[in-house]
Amino acid sequence: MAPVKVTKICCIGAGYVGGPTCAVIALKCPHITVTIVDLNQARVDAWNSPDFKLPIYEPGLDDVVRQARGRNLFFSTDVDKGIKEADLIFVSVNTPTKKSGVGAGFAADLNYVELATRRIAHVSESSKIVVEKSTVPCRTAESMRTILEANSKPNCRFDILSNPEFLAEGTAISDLFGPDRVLIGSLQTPEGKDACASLAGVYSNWVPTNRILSVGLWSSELSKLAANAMLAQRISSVNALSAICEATGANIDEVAHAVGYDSRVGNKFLRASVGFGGSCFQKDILNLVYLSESLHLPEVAAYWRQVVEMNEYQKKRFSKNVVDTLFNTITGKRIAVLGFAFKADTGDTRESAAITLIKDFQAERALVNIYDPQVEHNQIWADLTEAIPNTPLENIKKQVTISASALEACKGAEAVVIATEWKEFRDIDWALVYEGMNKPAFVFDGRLIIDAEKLRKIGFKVKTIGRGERV
Ligand SMILES: NC(=O)C1=CN([C@@H]2O[C@H](COP(=O)(O)OP(=O)(O)OC[C@H]3O[C@@H](n4cnc5c(N)ncnc54)[C@H](O)[C@@H]3O)[C@@H](O)[C@H]2O)C=CC1
Ligand SMILES: O=C(O)[C@H]1O[C@H](OP(=O)(O)OP(=O)(O)OC[C@H]2O[C@@H](n3ccc(=O)[nH]c3=O)[C@H](O)[C@@H]2O)[C@H](O)[C@@H](O)[C@@H]1O
Repeated sequence: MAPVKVTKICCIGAGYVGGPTCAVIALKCPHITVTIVDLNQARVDAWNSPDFKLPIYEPGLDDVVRQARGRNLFFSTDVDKGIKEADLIFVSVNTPTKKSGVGAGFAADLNYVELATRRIAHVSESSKIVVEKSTVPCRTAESMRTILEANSKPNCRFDILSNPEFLAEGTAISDLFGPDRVLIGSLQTPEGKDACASLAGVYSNWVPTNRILSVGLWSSELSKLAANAMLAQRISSVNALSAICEATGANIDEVAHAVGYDSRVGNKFLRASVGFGGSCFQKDILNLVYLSESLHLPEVAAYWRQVVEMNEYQKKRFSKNVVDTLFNTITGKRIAVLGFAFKADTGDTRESAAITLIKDFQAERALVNIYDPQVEHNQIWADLTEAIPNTPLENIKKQVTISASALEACKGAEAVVIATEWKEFRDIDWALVYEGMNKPAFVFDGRLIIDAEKLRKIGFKVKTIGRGERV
């Protein structure tokens, strides 16, 4: 048997990964028809919207969709048709942390993966390559194979591949155009290797072949969890050091620069912050913790759990610092929170540090003005309602407002908290902000983006994460 030449791809899940990933495949492979399917009608409608108001904000994405949509890129809610017609199917559905049952709070909820897999088995009338794109625990591909083989029609065979995604939000398109690597895991059988070659054939339309890595299935699945755990571990390490800097007068930027200059360490991902957020770091580490515990490796589990605990500590430390600095009480005081997304250049708020900070400020009975250039207001209210339990939205709204600009958010405030590193926060007219604030006017920079000296000259009292200077 020779590798199948892929001509029709279906992607199940039109989210942050499925959408951009398969839009780029369509752009780079005009000879392949790519259909992205999702059960969420509103999401599919947004992908199909005539004015390209796409459901996710990602720099460069609308340009890709404009070029390929209607040519060889399609979005649909007809999941069955998409599956039936494809010779290769990406499963790119969500795998959130389980909220209840065995492993609640740690294990990945594989319900969506299983439902999608069962649907593939149920409707397929020909053989398919099924690609696990979602981030999943080690050996999930085996469960998928068992489900597919137990439910398939006699003339269908399924080859399962693992092809985890490494894109970061905000840079998804450039990450997909020039990935550090594309990882493909397969069974090391002749059929498994053929399936791997078929998928490698798709990527090789634009990715140099030396960046396409073929490994075993389980190594591929574990590598994805490992990559995220090690990236998050770097942030927790630098954040742990930021606490020492604040206590000693050292400067975390200087420390990170000096340490990162060592080529063995490298200078990326050493930026101290108010804490990492995003849909995956915490989820994937907790998944690794659960896996380690299931494998009776408690010391390994404790090691990785500490990365998440340090992140929680960093967020709490930051909000406590705000309360302590504002003379030990923020009750009735107005605090402007600049940024609500979990990082710049995305409208995604999942696990954003801003949510924890606002929850803490709300608990201290402060008044909070939020401004974010991308996040939809409805999303902010939904996140706060979920984060602040047993409090109806109308009560939250008595303490929290959303502003149309950074300047407006800061008006009448005692303190400004920078929670997301949006570039525009660097360029605000800080003198004007100062005029509109109550005095003394404080700025807490949780993202190391402002020029503290310049602001001090204006009159602000400034506290920066990882810097031990007095305000
Ligand atoms: N968000 C990110 O930057 C990255 C995410 N990942 C992983 O990729 C996976 C997907 O993540 P996101 O795209 O962020 O999730 P998402 O929640 O944005 O999108 C998942 C989509 O799948 C759809 N879906 C669920 N079950 C379905 C079914 N049976 N049939 C059709 N559609 C179905 C949902 O309606 C949703 O629109 C997760 O496993 C995540 O860990 C990996 C790398 C980066
Ligand atoms: O599996 C995933 O979902 C993805 O998770 C991360 O991507 P993402 O969460 O989109 O964004 P990152 O740039 O990694 O940032 C994550 C969080 O860490 C924070 N961060 C990042 C870098 C840094 O030096 N300091 C720091 O605090 C960011 O502000 C953000 O809150 C990984 O970078 C991707 O490789 C991976 O594919």
